[in-house]
Amino acid sequence: MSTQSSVTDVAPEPLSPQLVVRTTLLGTVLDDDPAALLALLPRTAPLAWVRRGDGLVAWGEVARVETTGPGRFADAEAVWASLRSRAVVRDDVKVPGTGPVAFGSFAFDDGSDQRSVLVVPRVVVGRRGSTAWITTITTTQTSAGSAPTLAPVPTLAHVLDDVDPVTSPGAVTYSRGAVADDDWTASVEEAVRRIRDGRLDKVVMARDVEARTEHPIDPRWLLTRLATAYTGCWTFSIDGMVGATPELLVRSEKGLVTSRVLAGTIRRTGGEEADLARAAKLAHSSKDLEEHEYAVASVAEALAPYCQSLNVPETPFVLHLPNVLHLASDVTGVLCTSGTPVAGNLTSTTSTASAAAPVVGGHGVAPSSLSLAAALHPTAAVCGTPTAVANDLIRELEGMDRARYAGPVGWVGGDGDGEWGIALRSASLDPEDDRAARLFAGCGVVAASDPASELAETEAKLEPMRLALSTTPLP
Ligand SMILES: C=C(O[C@H]1C=CC=C(C(=O)O)[C@@H]1O)C(=O)O
Repeated sequence: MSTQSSVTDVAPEPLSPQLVVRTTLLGTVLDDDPAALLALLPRTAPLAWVRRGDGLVAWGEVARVETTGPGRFADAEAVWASLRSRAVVRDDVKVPGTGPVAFGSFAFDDGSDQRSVLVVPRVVVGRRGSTAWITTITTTQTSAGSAPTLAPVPTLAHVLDDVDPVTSPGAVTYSRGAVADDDWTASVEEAVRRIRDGRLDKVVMARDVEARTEHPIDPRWLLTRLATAYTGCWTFSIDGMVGATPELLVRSEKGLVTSRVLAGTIRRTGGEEADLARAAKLAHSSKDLEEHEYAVASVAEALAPYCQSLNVPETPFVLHLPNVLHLASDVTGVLCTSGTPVAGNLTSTTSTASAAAPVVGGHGVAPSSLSLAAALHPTAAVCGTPTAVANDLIRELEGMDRARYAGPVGWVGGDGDGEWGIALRSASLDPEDDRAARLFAGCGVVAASDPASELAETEAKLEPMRLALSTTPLP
C-alpha cells in the first residue's frame, strides 16, 4: 500500500517554509454562548474544535499536508515536527492551543485511498474560560543569516475576514448510501454469526446516508446548530468533515492524557422518568457492558506503553446526550517521557499499567498527541476485537469506504499537546457538489446483537447531523 504525502503552501514558496507565529490576548470578551467562537468563521474552509464555548476556530491556510495509507499519521507528524521545530514563536498567552497549531482529520482505514489532512491555518482564535486569544501564522523562507521579523500584534479587527451571513441549506432529501438497509442488516447478521462461531468478539458495523439540500451547504449553519444542541460534544470542522463527537480519543496536556471511551447505547425517549429507567437498563445490559469492556480494554492497552500510570475505571457511567444515552469511561494516565518518568500525580484507583518508557522518535521526549491518536486508532469503539480480525471483517462486509468517518479528528500544538476526537456523528461535505453530504453512523456488534435493533441504533446516531442540516428551530 502506498503512502503519499505532500505539503502545499498557499502562496508558492520555497521548499522549506518557516512558520512565524504570534499569539496575543484578545481584548474583547467572548460571551458564554456555545457558538460565539463559531460566529467569527468565514464560510469557506472553516476550521473548528469547540465545546461549551471553549476551543479553537481558525481559517486561512499557510500549509497543508495530505497523506494516505498506513503511514498517513507518521508522515503528517514528521512534517508537523519539522514545521514546529523551526517555527519562530512569540506567545504572550501560553495556554493549551496558543502558539503554532495544526488541525487534522485522518482516514479510518489504512487501505482507504481517501486523503487524510493536516492544515496549518493563517488565523486562530481560541478561548479557555475567561482567557481568549488570537494567533496569526505566516510563513517565511529559511534563508541563511536572516532572522524572520514578527508581524505586528494582531487584533480581532485586523484578522477577521469578511464574515458573510450564515445561510440555511433549505429543504433536505435523504437517500440510501452505499448499502441498502436490508443488505446492511444481512451483513450485521453475518457478523453476529462469525462472532458466535468464535472468530472474533466484537465488530463495529457502519452505514452511510446521502443528503441533498435545496441550497448550498454553509458549514457554519451545521456547526452552530451542533454546538448549540450538543453542548457536551466536541463540534468540529476540518477540510469538509463536520460533526459533533461525544468521544474523545485522546487529550494530551502537560504530561496528562485523557480518553473518553464510549460504547453501549440506548435511544432516549424525551421523557425524563422514562430516560432514567433507560439509563438504569443500559447500565445493567450485559450486551452493552460487553461492548463497552472491549472498547475500554483497547484504549488501556494502547495507552499503557506510553504511560507510567493509568487509571481505568472499573464501571462505566451513563452519558446523557440529547438523542441517546451511552456507557462511558474516562481513562486517564500520566505520560512517561523516555527514560525520565514524570512524577506521578494521578493515583490509580482501579488498575495500574506500568511499562517501560517507549523510545519515542528517539529524542527522549513524550509522544505528541497526534502520535498517541495514531497509536490508539482504531479503538474497539469503532473497529472491534481483535482489531485486525474486526478490521478485515469491516472491509469484507461493510460495503463502503468510511473515508474520514470514525478516524481521528482534532488539533495538535507546537509542544505536541492537543486534542483528538473520533469523527462520529459526522458528515463529509462533497467538495465537488456544495449541496451534497454523506452522513455516517455505526454500532458495536457482539454475540447478543439483533440486526434490526442495530439499524435503529444507527438511525438514532444520525439524528445530530439530520438536526444540523434541518431548518427546524432547535429544542
Ligand atoms: C460508531 C459509532 O458510535 C460508537 C460510539 C459510541 C457508542 C457506540 C455503540 O454503542 O455502538 C459506538 O461504539 C457512531 O456513532 O457511528
